[in-house]
Amino acid sequence: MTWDYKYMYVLPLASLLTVLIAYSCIMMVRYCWKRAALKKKIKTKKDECREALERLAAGHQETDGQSQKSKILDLPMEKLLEKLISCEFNAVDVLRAYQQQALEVNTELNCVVEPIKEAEDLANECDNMRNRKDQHKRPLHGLPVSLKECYFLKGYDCTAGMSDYIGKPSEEDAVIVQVLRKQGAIPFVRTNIPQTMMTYECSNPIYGQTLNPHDRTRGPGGSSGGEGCIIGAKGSLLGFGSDIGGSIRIPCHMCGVCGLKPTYRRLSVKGTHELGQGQTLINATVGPMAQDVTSLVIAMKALLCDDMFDLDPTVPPIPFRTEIYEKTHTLKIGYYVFDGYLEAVPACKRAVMDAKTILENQGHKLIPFQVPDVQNVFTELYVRITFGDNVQMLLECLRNDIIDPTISLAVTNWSLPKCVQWLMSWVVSCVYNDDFVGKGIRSTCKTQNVYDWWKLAEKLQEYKKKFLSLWRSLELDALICPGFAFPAVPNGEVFNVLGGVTYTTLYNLLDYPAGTVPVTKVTKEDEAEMKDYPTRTRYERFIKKYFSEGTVGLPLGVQCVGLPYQEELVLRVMKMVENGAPFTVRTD
Ligand SMILES: CCCCCCCCCCCCCCCCCC(=O)NCCO
Repeated sequence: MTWDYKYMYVLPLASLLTVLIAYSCIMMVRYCWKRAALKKKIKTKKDECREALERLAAGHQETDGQSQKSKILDLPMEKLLEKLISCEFNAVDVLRAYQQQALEVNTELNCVVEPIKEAEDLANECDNMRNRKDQHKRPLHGLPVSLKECYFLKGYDCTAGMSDYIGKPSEEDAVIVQVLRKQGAIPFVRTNIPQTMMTYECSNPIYGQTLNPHDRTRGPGGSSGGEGCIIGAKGSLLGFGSDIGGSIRIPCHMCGVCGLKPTYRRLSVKGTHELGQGQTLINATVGPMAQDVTSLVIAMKALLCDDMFDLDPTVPPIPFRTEIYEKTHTLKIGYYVFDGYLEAVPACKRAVMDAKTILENQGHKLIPFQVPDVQNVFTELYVRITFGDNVQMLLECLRNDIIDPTISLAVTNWSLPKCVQWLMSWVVSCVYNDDFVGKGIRSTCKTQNVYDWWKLAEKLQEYKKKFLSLWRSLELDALICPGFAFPAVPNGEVFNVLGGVTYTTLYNLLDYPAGTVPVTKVTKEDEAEMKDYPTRTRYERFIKKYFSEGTVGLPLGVQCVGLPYQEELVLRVMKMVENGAPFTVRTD
């Protein structure tokens, strides 16, 4: 009798357990199988790109022996273009010189994801045009340009570092690419990005990690990190990045190159990979990156043409206004070295003060400027808007992906139930002794309805109004400020110092054009001053740790900012800063 009872309970329990175990095993096998398939997909993509690079390198060994290589590589872009247009140089020779140089720097720095195979044909076409002298009409005739991987290129995958996009080649070139080609440029390599492009550590599971050309233990910044790196290492003269939080300006600052984030739509954004294009309050822009300001001006002049306005009628038909760029009247320029949230390191503050002196020496009037309410604006507006879908879209794209270690903490956090995230955010606020990340997490997990979203849009408008009336009350023409809060960050450590982005995100939120120009490099004296850097919060402690030693010689830029659609004025200020601070790119 007793035995029967036991039997009655044990048997169903054992069956349930067996079913559970079998189910878990099936799930486990399914997971492992999916994971293996994913790894294979990534490996196949990686191998394809590596083989394309190897083929290019092999081709160069066969056709080596071009004597002009160093002559070509030593020329600044403006001079090289003169020689291309006057037929003193062949486009094919110039292309080969830059392909070789890009391959060479890529071996050490991993900035190129793949070569663009059509480049050779385009270069030949350029050279065949000679008799017709058509090249005079094409301001970028024969110039090799590099492109961040997020630009659509017909026949090429555009992944933004996410495996979900492997094997889905673009059907059409981005408008920028089409215009570049019409103007004679030759897109020749595609460059690396961080997974999702929403961080400034340039690493992803497909193409790996890009290193800083000035110090391989540090990163190039991001998300246009491959561009910053290849231009900083002199493997490209002109490249194109994108920026919704600093992705053009951060790598420029960290790699010692120049870059311009224009006002949204001054250049066409049609045909670039962006997560969450339905979010239209703060928009990603595209812009040029180069070794000097003159190259940025040449690029902007070439792009702001009828072809661009025809291909994308949402771009206001405003050609480059040379008269604004070339004006010589005295300017009133605001400056700040601290945005009110996170102290910039002494080297970055000095870079601004150096730029201030340079501009004053040219007769301009510099006055102090105080940014209103930056921390609140970042957490309550920037994060709440750019991650306003509760990070759903980003997580969807990453659902079946291998997550890069550089973003895994954030992705893990965002994958937790909202209530757990909310609780975590308070713990984080205490641990950080700083509400930045805590508030940031709360902003990303707050569900918003249409009413909330309209309120948010209203708050953004109010802040824009407040900022503009401050600008107007001071009668400013432009503003200069730190390129970033610190120089290049040790590899793998960006999340520990994420707070630096308030220096760049502000101008995406305001939609003001902002460019970064290299001014100086970290000195021993700057580093010694780090002893007084505060250590109140977790970010500050990490900043003190990463930038108190091993930073001497790292490049430092400043941002030059103007009112919307004043790109020409921003470039003028950048050029004046550059003139007073000739910065030579160091690649050793
Ligand atoms: C442990 C979880 C922490 C979550 C905190 C939430 C804070 C959000 C941080 C937002 C950081 C924004 C970085 C922006 C980097 C540049 C992005 C960019 O410009 N991309 C270009 C796209 O075209």
